This record gives sequence, structure tokens and C-alpha cells, in this order.
Amino acid sequence: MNSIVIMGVAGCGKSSLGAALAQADHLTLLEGDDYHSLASREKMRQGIALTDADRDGWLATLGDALRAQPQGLVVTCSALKRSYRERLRQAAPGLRFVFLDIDKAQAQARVVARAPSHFFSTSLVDNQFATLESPVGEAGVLRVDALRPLADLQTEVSAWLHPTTEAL
Ligand SMILES: Nc1ncnc2c1ncn2[C@@H]1O[C@H](COP(=O)(O)OP(=O)(O)OP(=O)(O)O)[C@@H](O)[C@H]1O
Ligand SMILES: O=C(O)[C@H](O)[C@@H](O)[C@H](O)[C@H](O)CO
Repeated sequence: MNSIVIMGVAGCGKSSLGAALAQADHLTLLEGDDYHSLASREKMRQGIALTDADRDGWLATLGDALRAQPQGLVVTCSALKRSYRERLRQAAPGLRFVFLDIDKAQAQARVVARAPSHFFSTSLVDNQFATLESPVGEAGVLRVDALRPLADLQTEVSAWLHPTTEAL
């Protein structure tokens, strides 16, 4: 299969769905947050939003990882702007994206709830939504409702990735 990116704002559930999908479909998971520079992680910890320049090297690294694994990966990556997604598509033609769509209040609630154990500052949720350019309408994008139970989301995405003959 081609690689897939699980995308969306902080707290939408990228890590949770990425892990569930990788386990169910026996795929290798690449957790995008692990590839931010220390400086970028520190900025986010301090409530300073990342810029295009901050994300530049990060996207290059994720692109290299995609190129190195043509057999396919599950990547979690916010991929908030269309230009970021285009860079990843250049690295992996046919790349698909699952967009975990969530509203600001719900994302905020999730980020606040996990704040004690996570580097991401709760003050940055507004900026995530201000930065997000919806991928709906772009090729190879599945939008899902981030509020649905994780098991349902995994089933839906697995079915999208591996359509059965009957479903075609
Ligand atoms: N489908 C879901 N239903 C209910 N809660 C969920 C669901 N998916 C994730 N969560 C919870 O929401 C919080 C954020 O989830 P997760 O860390 O997977 O999001 P994320 O998009 O990877 O976040 P970030 O990129 O900001 O680290 C966690 O506490 C997680 O348990
Ligand atoms: O592009 C970005 O601003 C980042 O990737 C963020 O989205 C976070 O790293 C993530 O969601 C942390 O929780």
C-alpha cells in the first residue's frame, strides 16, 4: 500500500488513530511529533507557535522517511497547510491523508486534559485552527469525525485503505 498521513490540529487524535491503525493493519508507525527539533518542541512548550521556517526541516525529515519506505508507512503529522501536504506528496506520490476533523472547543478540552503529560501548550490551540487549511477536496483525502470512538475510526480508515471487491 502507499503511505498514509494522519493529520489535523493538536488534540485531534493523530497519535491515537495512527497507533490503532498501525496495529490493526500491521504497518510501521512514524510519530511525527518525535521528529520536531528540540528548539521547536521548546517553543511549543512555551506557547510560541511554530513558523513555516520551524517546520521546514521537520517536513524534509518526514519526506525523507517516506521516500525511504516505499512499502508504506503510517505517519502522524499535523500537515496544517496545503503547502506542507504538497511537500509530503512530492516525497511519496499517491500519498493519502486522513483528516481528523474536530472543533476548537473539543480540541481545547482534549489538550487541557492531557496537559500535565504533554509538551504542547494549551495556549496554542487557537493558532492551530488559524493555521489549518482544510484538505477537504484535495486528492486522496478522507475526512473523519474526530469525536467518533477510536475503534470506529480505525475500522473506517482500514476499509478506505483496503476496499473489498464488494465495496468497489
Ligand atoms: N477518538 C477519540 N475519542 C476520544 N478521545 C480521544 C480520541 N482520540 C484521541 N482521544 C484523546 O484525545 C487526546 C489527544 O489525542 P492524541 O494525543 O492522539 O492527539 P494528537 O492529535 O496526536 O495530539 P498531538 O498531535 O497534539 O500530540 C488524548 O487524551 C486521547 O486519549
Ligand atoms: O505543526 C505543528 O504546529 C505541530 O506539529 C503541532 O500540531 C504539534 O506538534 C502537535 O499537534 C502537538 O501536540
